Formats: sequence, structure tokens, C-alpha cells
Amino acid sequence: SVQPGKPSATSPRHWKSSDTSPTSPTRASSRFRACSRRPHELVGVVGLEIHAQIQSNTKLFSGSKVGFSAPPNSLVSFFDASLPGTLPVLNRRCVEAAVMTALALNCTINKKSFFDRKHYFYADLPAGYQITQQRRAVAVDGQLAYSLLGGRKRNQIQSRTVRIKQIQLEQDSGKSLHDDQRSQTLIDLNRAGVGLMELVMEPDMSCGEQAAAAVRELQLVLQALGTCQGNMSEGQLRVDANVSVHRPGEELGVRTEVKNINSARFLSRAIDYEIQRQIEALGRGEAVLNETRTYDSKSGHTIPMRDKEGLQDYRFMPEPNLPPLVVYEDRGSVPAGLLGAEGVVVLEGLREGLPELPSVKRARLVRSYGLLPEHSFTLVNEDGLMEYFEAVVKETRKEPRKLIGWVTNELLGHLKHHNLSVSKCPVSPSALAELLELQEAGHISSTVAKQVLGEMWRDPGRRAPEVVREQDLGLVCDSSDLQRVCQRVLDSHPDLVRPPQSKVLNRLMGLVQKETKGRADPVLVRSLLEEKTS
Ligand SMILES: Nc1ncnc2c1ncn2[C@@H]1O[C@H](COP(=O)(O)OP(=O)(O)OP(=O)(O)O)[C@@H](O)[C@H]1O
Ligand SMILES: [Mg+2]
Ligand SMILES: [Mg+2]
Repeated sequence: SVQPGKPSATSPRHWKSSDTSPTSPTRASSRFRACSRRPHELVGVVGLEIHAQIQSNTKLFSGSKVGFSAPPNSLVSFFDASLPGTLPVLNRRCVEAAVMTALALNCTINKKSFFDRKHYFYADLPAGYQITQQRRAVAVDGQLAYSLLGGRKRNQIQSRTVRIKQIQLEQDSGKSLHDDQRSQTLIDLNRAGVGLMELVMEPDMSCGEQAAAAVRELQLVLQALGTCQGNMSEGQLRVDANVSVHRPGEELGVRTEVKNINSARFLSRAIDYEIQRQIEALGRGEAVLNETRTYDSKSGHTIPMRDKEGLQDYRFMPEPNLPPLVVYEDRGSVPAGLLGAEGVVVLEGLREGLPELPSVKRARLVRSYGLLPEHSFTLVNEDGLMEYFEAVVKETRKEPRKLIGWVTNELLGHLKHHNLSVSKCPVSPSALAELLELQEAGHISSTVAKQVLGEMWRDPGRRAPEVVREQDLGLVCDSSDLQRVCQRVLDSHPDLVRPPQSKVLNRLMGLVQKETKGRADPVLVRSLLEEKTS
């Protein structure tokens, strides 16, 4: 469900309640401990409800545009404002987005589902109800596979799945903006009626870290599908965490629902805090109340939400103004008169049109390029990095397994340092390929290659050969030049000359490279030094 009048950064009404928890639990400091299970001990149980704003030009039941930075109340149709006599018209794009998401999450698509009214009394919900899917949702019984780092050293990839109970379509609410100085609340209906998919997960997770990893994977899936932009801080993806504790094997405990979580990191912290709080409450002989709580990122605590106290009666009823939502398996099963009609959704084409999903991308990267799984994660996690990597692979003879370090360490390092996305990278894939070709062909050393990359970064548009030429960075292969440098190094380090063990030789090689600023041909230097020290 949506939370009409949902608290947001601009909506402090839920934040006014003070921390009434009797004592504050110690923070679950070790993430490892939060996820570990010991028999007879209370462990956490977590089930997420996720509202994903559907990426669509127009709203779920009206033709108004969807936009996030438009002036307040500039994207509101009569229907969005609930003027009498207006009727909903289902937006096919929204249904298709929900169906594509459901297919990507291995759900069963209900051929027929229904819309219902769920009543709330909030200023930013002018109809007094939200249209949602309570009796039967568009899709059920799916799963999401996700991975996280685990093991003693936290260097093993652990694969897990969480079951998806259902995906339902529903309307978003408007926003209440509180002006504390004038003691006024203003309503912006731009968001009212925007399409949401609510994904309800089964309580299959046990700690914050797992929940954060699952949400991250879901974000990647939604972004790959183009069905939701998935940005949590902008409210495109809103996660409510249901948390309880129990002893493994025993029935589930009473859950609390933590709302208002706007980042994956806060989600993880809120859940671990809440698990710890419940364990400590039970330890003191207190009961866990079935209540809605909010997460205060400043204190890192969850706090009861006052206005959600008490059982709500939503007075669900069928939405009389919308027919059942019918999804057809293929074009052949669409009744003759309806083929091509607005609002008719056919599975066949949507299934074929599904893009490569993140898990499939990762498997392909490992298979085709011999990459390590952790590298495949880095490439897929960073928007555009996989495409960048593959573009470089095409243009260089460098082995993908050697190239990966350049992309995930050097390039990503520069990007992170400058806080840039891959799409804003000043060094194009072909420019990087050109640089690596110089190294591959033995024209420059790897030390110099890193230095040149730094130059190209500072001065976008400059190509590697130009930098190497202008700064005279080419590999020194001239035997007589290097003879002289080697001799100089040996003369100034008589202590290292005998015996010529490999360690000493490496030191000497290092000193020669220092003298030549990393430009000496390493093979030639080694043989010269071996010759001289033997
Ligand atoms: N004992 C439990 N511990 C933790 N999570 C639970 C437990 N029981 C149920 N859940 C989770 O709670 C969520 C229930 O969501 P659902 O939408 O069905 O109901 P709701 O929260 O009552 O309704 P609303 O949509 O109004 O918030 C699911 O994500 C489920 O996995
Ligand atoms: Mg729900
Ligand atoms: Mg809920």
C-alpha cells in the first residue's frame, strides 16, 4: 500500500514523536553477527514491502504527465484531484511495466486481476481512497536471487533467494508540505495518481545486510528493464521493512514495520537496530508490539509512529469504475475486436523483449572473459561500466583478465575520486584501448601507462601516443644507455652487488626504474644486471 501523507524529508509530522523506547539497544555493530545463526538464540526475520514508482510518461489512471521537479500542482488532471464525474482510464504502459518486472522476477502472471479501493483519510489523498489490488494482484509467487559477501574473511560470494509474494499495481498519493513558520500544510498533487508497483516479499531474510543486498539487486533489475529508475533518495524506490525475531524452528514472532528508509545503508542499519531492540525487549520480559515505526538516521534508532497507532480499517471494496485487468498469453488469444485496442496487454511480446538481466550479465562476463565473479559484480553494479569494459575489449589485444584491473582499479578509482559516473568519464573506451595497446606492444611500461592515464584524465581529449611523445615517456630499449644507468646503480650500491639473489636483483631493477622514471625495458635491464652481477 502507499502511505498517503507519507512522511518525507519535507513532512515532519511523524518525526515529532520523541523516542519513547525505554532503553536504547546497543547498535548491532558487527554485520557478521547480525546475520549469523546459533541454535536457541533469537534471530531476526525480515520481510520487505517495496513501492517502486513506474517509469512512465503519464499517470496510472489519467493522462497527466509524470515529472518530479515541476512546479507544485502543475501536473494535475481533474481525475487526480478527484473532481466528481471523472473516471479512471488504465495506462497500458504501467501494466506492461509491472508485467515485465513480474516476468523478470519469475512470477506467475494472473490472467485476470482486480482493482480495489483502500480507504484512508489524508489531505493528500483527495478521493479518500487509493486504487490498489487487494483481492487479486497482477502477479504472484516469484523470486529474486541476490548475492552478498560472506565467510570469515568476507571474501566469498554467497547466493541467496527471496520469494516474492506478489506484485500489485496502485496509485501514489500527493505530498503534504509543512510550513512550520506559518503553521500551514500545503498540498502538492503532482505525485497523486503516479503508478506504483508494490512488491511484497516473503519474510525470507534475517538481517539488514541481506535486505540491502536484495534491494540493490532489485534496483539493478528494474533499471535494466527500464520499469523504475530505482533511486531511493528521490523516493522512486521506497522500502518498508517488516521485522520480527524468533528462535529458529519456532513460529514467527510479532512484527513491527519500519517506514521512512531512504537509502540501502539506512535500511540495513534500521533492520539490525530493530532486531537488536526486539531481542533486548524480550530479554527484559517485555512484548514486541505490532506497530509502525520510523527510522531516524541521525540517532540510528527506530521510533514508534504516533499516528499509525491502533488498527486501521481500510474498508476495502471493489473499484466499480474499472473492469478486471486481463493479460492475454499471446495475440491469438485476444478476442477479435480487441486486438490492438488501447489497454490490451499481451505477454508474448513482453517476454521476448526482456533485456539481459544483471545475473545473466554477470554469468556471461565470467564465462566469456574468464573474469572472477567479484569483478563481474563490480562491472554490473556500476552503471555503464560493463559496456565500457566490453568496448575496450573490442579495441585492444590485451587479455580481458588483464584489462579488468585497469577498468576496476585505475579507471573506477579516478571516477570515484572525482565523483563522476561512467557516462561522464573524460577518457573514452577507445582512448584507453589506445593507451593499453602502447603498453601491450612494449612501447611503454605499466608504470608509465598509469602516469599517461592520469595526464589524459587531467586533459580530456589528449591521446596516449601524443602524451608519450611530448613527455618522452617511451620505453628505453637502448642497450648502451641502459648499460650506463645499470653501472651507475651498481657503483653506488656496492653492498647489493654480491651475492646476486633474486631479491637483490629486484631491488636493483627497482633502482634502475627509479632512475629512468619507470621507462626502462624490464627484460633488458634484468639481463644486463644479471650479466654485471654474475
Ligand atoms: N513475522 C514476520 N516477521 C517479519 N516480516 C513479516 C512477518 N510476517 C509477515 N512479514 C512481512 O510483512 C509484509 C506484509 O505485507 P502485506 O502487504 O501483506 O501486509 P501489511 O503490511 O499488513 O499491509 P500494508 O500494505 O497496508 O502495509 C510482507 O513483506 C511479509 O513478508
Ligand atoms: Mg503491503
Ligand atoms: Mg505493510
